[in-house]
Amino acid sequence: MAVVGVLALQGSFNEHIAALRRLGVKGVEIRKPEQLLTVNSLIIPGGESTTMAKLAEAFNLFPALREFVQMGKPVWGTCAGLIFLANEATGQKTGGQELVGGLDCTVHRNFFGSQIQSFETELLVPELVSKEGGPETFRGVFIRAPGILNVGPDVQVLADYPVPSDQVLSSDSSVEGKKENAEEANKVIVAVRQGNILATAFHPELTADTRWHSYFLKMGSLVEKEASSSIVPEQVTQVSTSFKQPLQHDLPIFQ
Ligand SMILES: NC(=O)CC[C@H](N)C(=O)O
Repeated sequence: MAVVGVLALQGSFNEHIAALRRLGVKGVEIRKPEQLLTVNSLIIPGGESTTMAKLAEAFNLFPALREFVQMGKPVWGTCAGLIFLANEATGQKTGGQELVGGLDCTVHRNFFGSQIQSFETELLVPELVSKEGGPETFRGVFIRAPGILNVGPDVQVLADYPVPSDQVLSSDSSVEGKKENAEEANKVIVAVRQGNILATAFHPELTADTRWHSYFLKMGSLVEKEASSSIVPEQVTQVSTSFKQPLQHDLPIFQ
């Protein structure tokens, strides 16, 4: 049976393990650096990135996590996991927090606001549908979600989201003028891929749709193929995103 590591310090690791199980894959809980040696791919779940970072520091996990990413092994960060993987994060708590890094982007930690501003929406993700088939849209569950403000040239944008102006944290000056990579000023990037790294601002593990997990499972062989080929990397995918008025949503899963 295939095995995937799931960082199990805090947050939605059980939900990822359940989604993997539905695909016939075993999710292994990772809490210690040496456990990373037993897996070839890793999911960093959603939760609360500051708390998760403190725990990762206490368990001395950061050097091993960085090495894992740098070795080119497939890593997928959802929500807080995306924040972990970003090279730069804004909107952090006083004193900042340690990041694993590797993903060439700047992420705003609480771009979509607080728990009460959590919402669900239908996202168009052409890359996912072309590889996995199924319905045209994917249900995006955004819980105190981060947003990706800009990305480097090697980052493939998989999905973005048109943000109503009153939903943006307009009082946060770090957001202003930093959305130049989104197609329009009122869009924020919510899913990306850079080689072995996949990152989503939302929570596929809280839906019954396993296409993101299936996509991630296939990434290992794709990464190897891309690295050994001389073909120019894929251009940034043009994405359009359906807009639906966000639902006020309050999932109790995160504190
Ligand atoms: N659902 C989530 O993972 C929320 C992440 C949260 N914004 C943080 O800073 O950690």
